[in-house]
Amino acid sequence: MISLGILIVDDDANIRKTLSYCLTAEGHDVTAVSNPADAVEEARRRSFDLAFVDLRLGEENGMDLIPVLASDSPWTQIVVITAHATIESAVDAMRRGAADYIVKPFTPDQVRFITQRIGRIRNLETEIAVLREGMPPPGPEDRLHSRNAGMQRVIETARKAAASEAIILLQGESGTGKSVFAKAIHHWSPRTGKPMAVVACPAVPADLLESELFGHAKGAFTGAIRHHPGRIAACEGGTLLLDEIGDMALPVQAKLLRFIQEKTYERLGETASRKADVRIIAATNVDLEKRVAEGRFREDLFYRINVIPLRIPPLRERPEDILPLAMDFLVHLCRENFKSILGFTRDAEKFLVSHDWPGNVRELRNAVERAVILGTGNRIATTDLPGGTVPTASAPAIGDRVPLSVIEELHIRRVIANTASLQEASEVLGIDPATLWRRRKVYGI
Ligand SMILES: Nc1ncnc2c1ncn2[C@@H]1O[C@H](COP(=O)(O)OP(=O)(O)OP(=O)(O)O)[C@@H](O)[C@H]1O
Repeated sequence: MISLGILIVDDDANIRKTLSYCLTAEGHDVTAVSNPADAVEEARRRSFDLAFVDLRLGEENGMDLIPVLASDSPWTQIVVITAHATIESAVDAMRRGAADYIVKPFTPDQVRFITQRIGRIRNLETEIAVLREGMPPPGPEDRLHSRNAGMQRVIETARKAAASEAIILLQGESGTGKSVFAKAIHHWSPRTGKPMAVVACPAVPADLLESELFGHAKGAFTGAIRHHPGRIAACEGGTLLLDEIGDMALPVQAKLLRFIQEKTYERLGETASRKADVRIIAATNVDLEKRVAEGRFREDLFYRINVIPLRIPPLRERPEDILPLAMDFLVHLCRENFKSILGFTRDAEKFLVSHDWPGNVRELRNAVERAVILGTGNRIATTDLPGGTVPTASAPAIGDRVPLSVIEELHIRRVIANTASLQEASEVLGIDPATLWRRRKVYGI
């Protein structure tokens, strides 16, 4: 059972005391208040998984608090406490966003039952959030291992650092596995089971990054038609990966620095400070010190995030990993594509090991995937691999029996090759630069 952050809102001191006692004994982190104003204040300060709200709060009505809490932190599950077990009040509470209700007087068992049920819902929500983050389903990367001594040291340091709260700075060329490391660190850390979010700075248009991270109030800017809690609040208790942090705009860097130093921030369009308990992992494939020298990255922020730097070696520096990785991918991708391919020919193996892999593990994975989809023999041959003397005639054409992704990748590659800049390529393709960035990442371009 995971520990939940629970808010109790009840004007009866006895109920606050017994509920707090019962929930704390179960290992939950409990805050109890007696009125709606304090409840809103506490909910602003940190985010809760669950709130028990009494419907009768002296002169005030707990019912009015439900939409306020629900719009402020949409993931907070609200359970109403009522002494008047009328169906109407329960239905009304549910309509306003409550997840359940409990009737006074209640027993510790009833409280435990409801809390466990909510805990299971939060667990499922966390899993869905992780899937939505584009975290790949279990695959070869879940067994992070290496035959290379340098890489083994990096894995070992990452394991040790995972247990601490320290910020980790993952450095390495594109496709070396920085996101894979971040995910592993989250799982090795005590925060596993709590949400993990990934914000890729270049994937969010520059003017929206601040609100994406810190959230905004309704009406904070044109188009802000409802409250947005922000990714920091959404991964309360968990881990946030800031991918390509070197691309973060300077004003957002200033806000991030303050959040790292004080654990507080404000949503756009609000003055009230909020608190969040989130571990930051930063990743970059550019030289941040160079960006500092160029005035594009704050020096103070650089020192703040450079606590435990981990440099992930490119694939060409660990050639002993190429064939085991290729074989892992082959097994996994054959299963996914209902193919049965035994392995690689001798020549294909030689080709794989001698290739430079500028796109690193991502490029290797994509090469194997393509060969699995397009290959016809029972072993992958050099000619099945991109760059491995592929006869032009075998390049897929529109209308061929190939997945859409193969055509999309080829088209994006060719447009990039035929244009002077990525900006021009995105104009030709009719997609914004942030989308092009994401597609390039998927295809290892
Ligand atoms: N050690 C590994 N084992 C298996 N798969 C891996 C490993 N490292 C990377 N991969 C795979 O390679 C691809 C790229 O990995 P990842 O996205 O983590 O790289 P990255 O360094 O974060 O790239 P970028 O700098 O472009 O964000 C993914 O498909 C991932 O699953």
